Amino acid sequence: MMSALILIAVFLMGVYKFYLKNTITFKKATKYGDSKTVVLKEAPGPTPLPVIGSLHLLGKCESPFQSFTELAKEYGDIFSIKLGATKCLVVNNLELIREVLNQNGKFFGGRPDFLRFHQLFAGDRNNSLALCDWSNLQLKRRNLARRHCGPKQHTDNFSRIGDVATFESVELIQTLKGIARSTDAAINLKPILMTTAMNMFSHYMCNVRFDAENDAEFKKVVDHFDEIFWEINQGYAVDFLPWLAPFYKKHLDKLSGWSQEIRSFILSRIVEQREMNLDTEGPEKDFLDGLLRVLHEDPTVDRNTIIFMLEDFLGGHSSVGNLVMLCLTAVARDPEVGRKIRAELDGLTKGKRPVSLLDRPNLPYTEATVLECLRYASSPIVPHVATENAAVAGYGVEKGTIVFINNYELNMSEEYWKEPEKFDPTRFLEKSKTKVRRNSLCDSGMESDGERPMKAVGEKEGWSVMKNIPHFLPFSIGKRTCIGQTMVTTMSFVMFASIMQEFEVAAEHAEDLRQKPACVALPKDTYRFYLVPRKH
Ligand code: HEM
Repeated sequence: MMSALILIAVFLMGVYKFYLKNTITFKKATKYGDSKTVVLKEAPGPTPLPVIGSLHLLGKCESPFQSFTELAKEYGDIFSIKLGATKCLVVNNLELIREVLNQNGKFFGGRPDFLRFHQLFAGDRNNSLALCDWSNLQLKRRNLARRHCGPKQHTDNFSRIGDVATFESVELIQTLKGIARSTDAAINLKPILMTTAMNMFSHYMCNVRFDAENDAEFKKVVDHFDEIFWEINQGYAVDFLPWLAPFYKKHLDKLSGWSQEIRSFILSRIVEQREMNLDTEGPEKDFLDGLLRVLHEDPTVDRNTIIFMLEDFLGGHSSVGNLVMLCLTAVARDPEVGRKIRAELDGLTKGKRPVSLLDRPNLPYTEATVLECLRYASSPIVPHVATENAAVAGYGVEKGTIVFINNYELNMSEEYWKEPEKFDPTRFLEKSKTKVRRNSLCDSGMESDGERPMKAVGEKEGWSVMKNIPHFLPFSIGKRTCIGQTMVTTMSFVMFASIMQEFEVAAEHAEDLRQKPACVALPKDTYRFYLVPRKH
């Protein structure tokens, strides 16, 4: 009898332990200001294998995000998955994404502890704005960066972005015309776009620009940035199986070598030059001025913070160069897209002046093409990490869990878009009525295309770009949202429109133009384009 009771007790303890294994306990604030203890089950998901967890399931599709979409069909829009020994949670619909990033943002402000992330920032990923955990320092850095790197429309900084973007695009067009005159062969365009983008960033943020043709050190650093941008957009088994690190040693050493070279370039060619004649009294000239003044005035900010911030923000240029490559890819893939953009541009500028940021409201199809490229590429959102035990959709999430936001699903689901697989900029356009002056030369290309007749003198029914599409979140939402989105959308627009204004673009080999899903990056060495100067 006694032994039977013992057996039952052991069995019940086992059941209780098993129950607890998949539950999360945490304190939840009540409306009365105190807190109560809540025990919640974890979201369901695939059963992990020993050592690798469910890593093998991510290899079933070309991109892990496509695999997440497939797994969601089996386990639901929120599911748990173990990758190596790390608990992860995947959220796949807009409501859940909002719950994680907006309502519960304060519990999910961390970033994963991947070795690669440390390697890129001198051994500590907390040196990086994008890869650090949330902290007061991060809040300070974000606020410091926002004024210059995320200016609102109609501010001086916004119009300076426009001026710099046009200046650098005019330089780019001169270079490309020179190349087009000297050869009929396809052009290796990517490095040229990358140096232009870097000059846009360094010119705007630091009032420095470099000789893209003859400055070998500059070109090398731009290449390193591009390699790193590609790298950061990839996933590796070692991220979840850190014991594989010895096999990746060469690769990890290469990453830290590239970033060290970048930092010494920033220090010697940008920061030290400015420090020699820093003016702390007059108006703040640019982002670099703002950073150096904080360094001067705030004893809690150190010099390294400034260098790392510059590395982060100047590094943003790689996303602009890659995005413009993707826009040109879209045009080379579908000549009709190019024809509409050129009609819009010619209708507005008559081929008589360079396109500028101020033209953007009158070039809705061109702007929509950039947005459609962002949707189509579906750049992944940097994973978040739970910084304490929390709950999402009634499931418990343990502190340390990596949360993947599947915005590939948002961008590619038929629930949100008509024919999501089709590249179609018009999905971002809506009809609008705008006042026009009599005899105005300003006209939308869509109309000059002969597709939209004018309604009445003084009032034009045209097209404008839709604002605030709730399920279109290329820059994420919540407290860790992208700080560089104004710079990306403005500078890519001007660079892309300028090339389209002056050249017909075609692929060297159309079959090379395939993009990797859920990736806004192209490899450093990639396909070439034919650029044929247009006759105005
Ligand atoms: C195609 C271009 C770009 C895309 C699609 C993009 C998208 C994103 C996304 C999805 C995040 C993560 C937000 C989150 O974790 O919830 C992010 C973070 C960030 N982005 Fe961008 N970004 C782009 C370009 C840039 C540029 C040009 C800069 C700088 C000038 C920049 C600076 C940052 C920073 C600093 C963060 C980290 C913010 C934080 O964690 O607090 N981004 N970006």
